[in-house]
Amino acid sequence: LEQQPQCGLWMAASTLGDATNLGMYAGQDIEKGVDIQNEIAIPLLFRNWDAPDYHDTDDGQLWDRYIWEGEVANVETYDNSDLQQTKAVFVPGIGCTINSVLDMNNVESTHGSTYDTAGLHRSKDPGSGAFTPYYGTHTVSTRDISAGSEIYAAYGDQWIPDIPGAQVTFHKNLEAAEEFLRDDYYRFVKSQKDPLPAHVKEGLWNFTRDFPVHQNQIFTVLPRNVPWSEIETVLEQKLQEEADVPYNTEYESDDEADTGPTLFAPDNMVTHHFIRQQSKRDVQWLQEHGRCCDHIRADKSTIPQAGRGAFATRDLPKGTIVGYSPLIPVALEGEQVYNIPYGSKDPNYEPFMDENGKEVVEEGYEMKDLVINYSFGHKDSTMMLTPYGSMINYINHGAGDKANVKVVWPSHEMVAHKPEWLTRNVTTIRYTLDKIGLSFDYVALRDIKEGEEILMDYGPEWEAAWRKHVIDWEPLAHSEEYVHSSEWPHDEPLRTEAEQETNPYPDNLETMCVESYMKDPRTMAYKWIPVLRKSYFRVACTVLERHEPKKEGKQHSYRVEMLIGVDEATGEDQTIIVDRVPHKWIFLTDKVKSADWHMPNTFRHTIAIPDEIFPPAWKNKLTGEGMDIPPPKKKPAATMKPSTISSGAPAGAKAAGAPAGARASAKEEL
Ligand SMILES: C[S@@+](CC[C@H](N)C(=O)[O-])C[C@H]1O[C@@H](n2cnc3c(N)ncnc32)[C@H](O)[C@@H]1O
Repeated sequence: LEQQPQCGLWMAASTLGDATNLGMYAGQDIEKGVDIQNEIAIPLLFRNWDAPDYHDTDDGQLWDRYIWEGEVANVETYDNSDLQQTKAVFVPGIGCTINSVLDMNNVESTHGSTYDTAGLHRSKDPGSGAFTPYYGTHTVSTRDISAGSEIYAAYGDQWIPDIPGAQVTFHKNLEAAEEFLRDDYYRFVKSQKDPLPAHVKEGLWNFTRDFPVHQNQIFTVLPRNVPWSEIETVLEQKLQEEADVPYNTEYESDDEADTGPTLFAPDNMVTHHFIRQQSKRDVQWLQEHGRCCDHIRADKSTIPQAGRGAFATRDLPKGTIVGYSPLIPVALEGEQVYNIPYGSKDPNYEPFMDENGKEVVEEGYEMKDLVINYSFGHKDSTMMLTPYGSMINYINHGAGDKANVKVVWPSHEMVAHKPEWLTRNVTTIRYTLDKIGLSFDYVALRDIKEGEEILMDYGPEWEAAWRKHVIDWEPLAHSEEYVHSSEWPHDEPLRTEAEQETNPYPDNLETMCVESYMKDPRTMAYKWIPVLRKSYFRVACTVLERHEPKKEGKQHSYRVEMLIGVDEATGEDQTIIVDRVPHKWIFLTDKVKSADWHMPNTFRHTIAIPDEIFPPAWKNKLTGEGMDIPPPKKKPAATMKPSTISSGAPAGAKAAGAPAGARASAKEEL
């Protein structure tokens, strides 16, 4: 399997800490301001944080480390009033791999996206809603990055969960490590009456640094593979420089005490010095140990209805590892976890009252989450694996000879691939919550020319399901009227309620106004006040009257009725009238759950893990292992092939499917 020497972006073991974590590297010099990657953002509805009993399963816990919450990538919010209520968003590109070292970051992500359906419309296209429309989440270099350097982002301390052993380098960890070096270790060494012999200092340092405190990330950012003597030299040099220019060690405000900075000047930190020094790999080392991440780029697919696709950035000889992806598992309960209840089945659902005060209950239905279309599965197993990596999520389906790549398990152990997982059963994998242990290589099946679309065979079930979908598909009623809010001309004067009687907006749009008003004590009327805060609430509102701009070239303002709440006693809407609301604070917004990917008639299907590489130990649908349902009835012995039974174990042993016992033993094994 060949790698290409000119690769500009690599994924390989991180230089931070104990190399149990992946990182991204520049393969060539990258100048400041270069757009390194352009990713999709996939909304994940199953993470409904506000409804704890949405699913009574925590299968798929590893997801928590790879998704964003809050206002990310312009994905529609769950509740239009609060922009922070965006559902979880999965941006499956290199951002999942890049480590965070605050103050030392060399890239940043735009966190935005462009709504782009690749030319498809729900009134005519069966592919509508089957791929994500949120495209164009960019990662851009913020400094010159030299070839071989590890790429770092600055996630911000508040974003990142504590991951055991992970090298997510919080500012507070760097500070704590710095303090430990200077105030504890160095002071201790220096305070000995008889100076410690060099070998004792070294031995003591090695022991201290490697002390097995895996939960403690402070120790993982201490300098590695350098003798104490070198650390001591750098430290004394820094102390000397600081003595020359006294540095303020007082926190300047309470705020800073919370967020951390300023205890040490970043450029003067010993921890920074060594991280910077050690954040480089030989390009040759990357070629041997890494996976190239820029063999493919995204563009509009050559396949009708498919959306975007992956294209070769250079000639890729047969056998090249065209792409690589770690895989996020949901081993047992994928079918429940990825099932989204809509309408009256949604636990957040509240029925409307009609004019007569009667409850109007919407019909309830369930749909599979969009991320299913980006995930791998197998007909004989509950195992679902969602890949992340550079551009591999763009690879479309081509049956048989049309496919020019296939997925294989990496041939040897890697940071995110433990071949041993292929022999574990699904119950064991479900309780392996520490780290990702499975990955795919995407290998070229023949020579691929620069510019060719990369395709893999999604399997016969996918192909059959897609054909059936296209034949059966019918557009939803009134779908020709649908206009996504991003396509609406926002500068156009807003229509008043009266005008909408004859000239209504498309059904999927509603007007929302920023809630920024006060009551005038003299007139008791509500009046608009300028929005000064960065974050704000929006409420549903109706435009009653339009005022012409005071000066030419300025925008209109409006008299609106805002829905500010519901009277608990009477259940009636509470509305107020606010005048002179500027145009820019009124939005035509997509109604919640109105985007294409919510439509009940969209296509959903996982990509098949090819039979020839599918581990027999995972075929739990044949045995019932880990499932609360009885296994299918056995076929007559004569037609049953032993190889279809999980891992060659006696069928009866696993067919019991007693989850409690099985889970306990799986945990013990860990
Ligand atoms: C892993 S995604 C591939 C990337 C996707 N095209 C995008 O724009 O984000 C899989 C989805 O792409 C679409 N797709 C892939 N191959 C296709 C094909 N041969 N024909 C039609 N749609 C296809 C389907 O919507 C499928 O569920």
